Amino acid sequence: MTSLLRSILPNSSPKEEDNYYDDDDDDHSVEYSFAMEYTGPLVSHDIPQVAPVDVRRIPTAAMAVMVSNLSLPVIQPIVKKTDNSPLVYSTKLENFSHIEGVSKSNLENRTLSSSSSDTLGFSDNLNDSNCVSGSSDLDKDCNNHLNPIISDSTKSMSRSQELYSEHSSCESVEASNQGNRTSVVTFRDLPSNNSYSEETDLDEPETVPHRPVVPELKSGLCYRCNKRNRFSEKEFCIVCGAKYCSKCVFRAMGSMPEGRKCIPCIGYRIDESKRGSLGKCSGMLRRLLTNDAIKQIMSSEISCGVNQLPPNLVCVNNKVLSIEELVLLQSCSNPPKKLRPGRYWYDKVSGFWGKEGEKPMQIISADLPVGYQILQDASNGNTNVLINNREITKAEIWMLQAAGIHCEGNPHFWVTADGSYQLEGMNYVMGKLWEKKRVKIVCTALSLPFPSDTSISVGEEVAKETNKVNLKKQEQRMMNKILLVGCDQSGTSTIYKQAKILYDVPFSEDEKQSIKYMIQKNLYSYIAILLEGHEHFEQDYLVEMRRRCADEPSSSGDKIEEKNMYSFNRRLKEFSSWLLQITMSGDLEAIFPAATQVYSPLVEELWKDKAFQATYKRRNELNMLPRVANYFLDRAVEISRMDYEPSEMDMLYAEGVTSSNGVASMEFTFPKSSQDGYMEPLDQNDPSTSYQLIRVHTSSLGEKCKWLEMFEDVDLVVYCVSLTEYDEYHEDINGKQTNKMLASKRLFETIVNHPTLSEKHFLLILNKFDLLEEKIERVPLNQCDWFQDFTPVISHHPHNATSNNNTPLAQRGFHYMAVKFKRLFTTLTGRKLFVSKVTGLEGDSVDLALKYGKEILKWDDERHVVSTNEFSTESIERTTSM
Ligand SMILES: Nc1nc2c(ncn2[C@@H]2O[C@H](COP(=O)(O)OP(=O)(O)OP(=O)(O)O)[C@@H](O)[C@H]2O)c(=O)[nH]1
Ligand SMILES: [Ca+2]
Repeated sequence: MTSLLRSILPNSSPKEEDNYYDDDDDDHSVEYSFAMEYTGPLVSHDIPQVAPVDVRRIPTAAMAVMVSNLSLPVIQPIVKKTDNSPLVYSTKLENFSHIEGVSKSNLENRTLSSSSSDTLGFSDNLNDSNCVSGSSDLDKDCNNHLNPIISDSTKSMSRSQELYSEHSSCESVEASNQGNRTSVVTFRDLPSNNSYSEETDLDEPETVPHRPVVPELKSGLCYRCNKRNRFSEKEFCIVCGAKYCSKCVFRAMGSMPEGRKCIPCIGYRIDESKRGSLGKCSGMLRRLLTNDAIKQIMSSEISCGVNQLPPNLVCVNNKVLSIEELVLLQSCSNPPKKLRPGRYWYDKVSGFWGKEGEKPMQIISADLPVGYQILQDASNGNTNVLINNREITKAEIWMLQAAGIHCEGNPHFWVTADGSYQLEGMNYVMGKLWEKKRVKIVCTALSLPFPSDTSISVGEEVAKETNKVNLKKQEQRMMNKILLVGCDQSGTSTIYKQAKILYDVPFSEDEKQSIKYMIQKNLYSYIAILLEGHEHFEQDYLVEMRRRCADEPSSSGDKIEEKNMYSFNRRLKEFSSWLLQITMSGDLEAIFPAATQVYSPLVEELWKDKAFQATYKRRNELNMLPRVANYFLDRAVEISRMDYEPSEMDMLYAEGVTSSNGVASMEFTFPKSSQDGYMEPLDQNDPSTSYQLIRVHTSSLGEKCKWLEMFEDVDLVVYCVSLTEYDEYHEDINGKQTNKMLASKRLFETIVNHPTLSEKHFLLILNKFDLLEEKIERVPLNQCDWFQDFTPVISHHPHNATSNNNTPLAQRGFHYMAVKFKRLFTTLTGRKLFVSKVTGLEGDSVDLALKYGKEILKWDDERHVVSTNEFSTESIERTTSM
């Protein structure tokens, strides 16, 4: 401690120096002067600095090997002359004797007075494995000398003294022992790994002094050597923000007992804007140190007292927190993640937790006596529906709806921590919110919290959870949200399902079940079309036979009937007419899939029947049969069975996907392919980049897509348009015929103009290209008013060949429509629209489009990195995976 002080003071008076080194000095009043804080003007020149040395942190052999590999200078530990600890010391020496080139005598010669900041910094850096582990002999030894808790006498001291004492280590302890002084200043235990388990960690951190932030240097400069290397990674100090290159980082930061702080910043409060990066060091540091070392440093960084959030910066339900409240909040089994200075609301009954004026962001432990009562407008909801006296947000209404809860009549609900809900004033639990799968889907899609399934117990579990939480944090930071929207029939659900298949995201049991029913129901409708065709074929055949009969008078009419290759037996005849009848009456929906079991044997019989097979062979003549029918009819017998399990392909081809409120959500990552490798160096360090694809039905977005505001945190909007819509019409509510392409254009304008999405990137997917290829040859594009000026040269001047003419018409049609949308987008936003040509039923095509989306997001990231500061906190975080 004192050495640090001395090093800060550029001109320590000789008197002080004398006092310090005079071991036999009993004058305590002089001793205090060392703890005085330097309050003079900021020093502009480099000051030699000494890192405090902690006896407990004296290096072990294992770590020394690492350092010697790096060929760093090594310093020997400080000799502790007290008789109380001979064992400790010899152990240390033994450890040290393993180090190449460091002799015992050499070690013994070094004393505290060696004030080379470099070597001290490095030596301290060796601490790792011993420094924070709370149970080593070294610790016990230290604690024998010291009261681990600040004694009463300490309380009369100035805050800064206290803090200094806290952050000094056994080194200073030793100094006082050597002098046989009565310990007036006593020391607390070093922080443990567990940030939440120890109350003392948070002991009055509001008193931790701020250290002035160093002036920003030109980008790329190392704050120590002043050398510029714009593109090499740097590590920054979480207090002052100074950045250091790999050569200087250890010299500047020493052993990092409180994490990444330059030595003069040790003991100072961290820069709150860097709180998010606590525990996440740069890739550079990870390259320089071993995993264990990094873990130790990062763990101290997260858990040491001075780095804790000051309670007075946190306000819950309009109450500025006391230290006790903050401790309660952070030490509960499920504490708020990423707690930063700010104003929050807390619903003590359910555990919902959010930022003031915003929807809930987390479910934390309930019933904590933290903050005042919640206010009705805490989350700024405008739905007239209350949960535990708080007016909820629209997103939460969707969540309730997904759980099957009706919100008509502005009900007031009472929701408890386990998700049980009841109407206010009624003593009757109506159900549990979290039991429905759909609720989870909606919650993920709308960024609403959902309780984690692991129930957390106390004790060591908390530590595990803290780690998990940190991992989760990491995941959330890396999560890119993609919103997929489009008009009905544009193919959004096909693309959504395709992505599931492409990126190995299994369909849930719920989804499988309802897609299965849908496929089975559709199968009967396809069979009905075949049977209708069959009736015609049978009839035609009869006519034909009769005609032939007329030519050959010898054969009788009865024989003609028998010979009719399209004749069914009685049972099939009955089945056929029954199925046709219910299809005509539109009852198919009501009968299947319930009747599947009963009719499955008939389907089998049908398929074995020659007459039916004859019909089936001619199915191409049946215009009514949708394209996709072939795919399913080939396996009709299998599909009609009760135990049919749809394959992924089946689910893709099935028309539609289940969802609640039109919201479906999935998480995926792009698989690493060897080809990608060379193109994506960034990703190599960054395997955790994951994506969330959210599909939402525009019909559930309300008037003018009002509820898009719920998707404020998406990173990319993918708008889907079917290329075949240009000659299609649908009836609007007033019975007016509207061209579907124009309807798509209008919806596109509404979404692009929506204030929530004003800054978002847009990727336009022009889908169903396979169908366009067929259609455009038959139906000209200018069927749509918007495409009047599409005049492909080829059709008008077939003999005047240009290079253009070799391009297929569909390709040019696509290009033309893409340009139309691009211009529209630029007119609306002044920005660039990205466009992708897709055939939704082809995996590769969807894969390409989504990878394009990924590129857009990556470009955006990189642009930010380059334009702001070359290694901003975020950019460093991005490369971190701790
Ligand atoms: N030929 C072809 N058909 C496609 C393509 N994309 C989608 N389809 C079909 O078009 C129909 C409508 O697609 P959906 O994915 O259901 O479109 P959607 O209306 O956005 O989604 P839902 O609202 O859930 O119905 C389905 O029958 C799909 O199989 C494509 O690229 N080519
Ligand atoms: Ca549809």
